[in-house]
Amino acid sequence: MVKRIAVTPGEPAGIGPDLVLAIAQYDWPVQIVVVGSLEMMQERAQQLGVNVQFSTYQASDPITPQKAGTLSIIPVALEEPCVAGELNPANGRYVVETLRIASEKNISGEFDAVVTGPVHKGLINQAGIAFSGHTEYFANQANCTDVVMMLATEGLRVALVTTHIPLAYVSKAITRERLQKVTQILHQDLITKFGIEQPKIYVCGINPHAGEGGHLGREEIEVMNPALDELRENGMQLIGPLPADTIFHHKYLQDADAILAMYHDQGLPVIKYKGFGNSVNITLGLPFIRTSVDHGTAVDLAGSNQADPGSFIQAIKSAIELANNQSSNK
Ligand SMILES: NC(=O)C1=CN([C@@H]2O[C@H](COP(=O)(O)OP(=O)(O)OC[C@H]3O[C@@H](n4cnc5c(N)ncnc54)[C@H](O)[C@@H]3O)[C@@H](O)[C@H]2O)C=CC1
Ligand SMILES: NCC(=O)COP(=O)(O)O
Repeated sequence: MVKRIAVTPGEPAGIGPDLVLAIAQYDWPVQIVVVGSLEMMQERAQQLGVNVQFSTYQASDPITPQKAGTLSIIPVALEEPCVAGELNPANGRYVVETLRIASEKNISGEFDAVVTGPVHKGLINQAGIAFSGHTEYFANQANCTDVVMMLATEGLRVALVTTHIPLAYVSKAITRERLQKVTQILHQDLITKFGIEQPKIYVCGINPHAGEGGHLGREEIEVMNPALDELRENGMQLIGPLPADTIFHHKYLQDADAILAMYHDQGLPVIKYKGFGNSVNITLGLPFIRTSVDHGTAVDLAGSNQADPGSFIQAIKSAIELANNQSSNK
């Protein structure tokens, strides 16, 4: 059966709409439905010199694969007209509304996955909406207390125990419960979503040299080791905590199904260095499939035809693969 995938273009003044128009140039084996402003998408297509025929999505329409040069859309009105490259906090509410609609339609089962374009987190907050990221927003919409952000590229998967919180809060946020919950979700999804029978997860320490036996911090001894030992007793293959500055050595990576990093900037710079433009952000632990790009809004490139759609294409391919795996697991 043909899958139906919702796509949110994200921040309208950024490159998200350009990326959506780029993927609309190809045939896809799924139905792709954009949740966003029709006028804005039409204007951006004109600005980029791209020819796309838009149609309004109807849930009752037959689900047919995406044809190059067309786009089906669920129209969502902007608060104010958008100029590519010019951020406008007035449209923060619009961005969140597109995410709300996409998550609602995934939770209800009308769609099989959502692929998100990049949003400007600061701008949404400027609009008066507390927002730290799609990961946290979708978790909240789906009533999930724990979800996991994982970025994947060829030869490397990096998952995070904490996501969008200030560095000063990281140590306190890594409790025995959170570490165990994240590790369990990662382990389970590596099996069910990625078909890895016995996942091997390498775990980063939080402190330099993983605490150097307690001389450079005690979280590894007091929180991490007991939490991981308990999971090992239940059969999980967990290696670490190892120093984060050596864990990304080829010697470990060739054997690792995923690296579990303790915080955003411990894990993500490594994967972005290895595969920027070719990595995918996947939210694990949600009741629906969500993938995204590995980059931000790149407002400097919006409407210029210079945005690289590589990561967005990977995000769509990954969503299709995950949706197909989900069907065959049922
Ligand atoms: N998935 C999401 O919604 C994400 C959103 N962001 C948001 O993006 C905003 C801007 O973040 P920055 O740190 O400036 O990162 P950024 O990724 O937007 O830009 C960093 C540099 O990479 C370039 N770049 C990014 N994507 C590109 C692409 N597809 N093709 C060619 N060049 C590209 C940009 O032009 C810029 O020079 C922030 O507000 C942040 O919250 C950041 C990461 C992910
Ligand atoms: N650096 C990754 C990032 O910010 C993506 O976050 P999210 O919006 O996918 O939660």
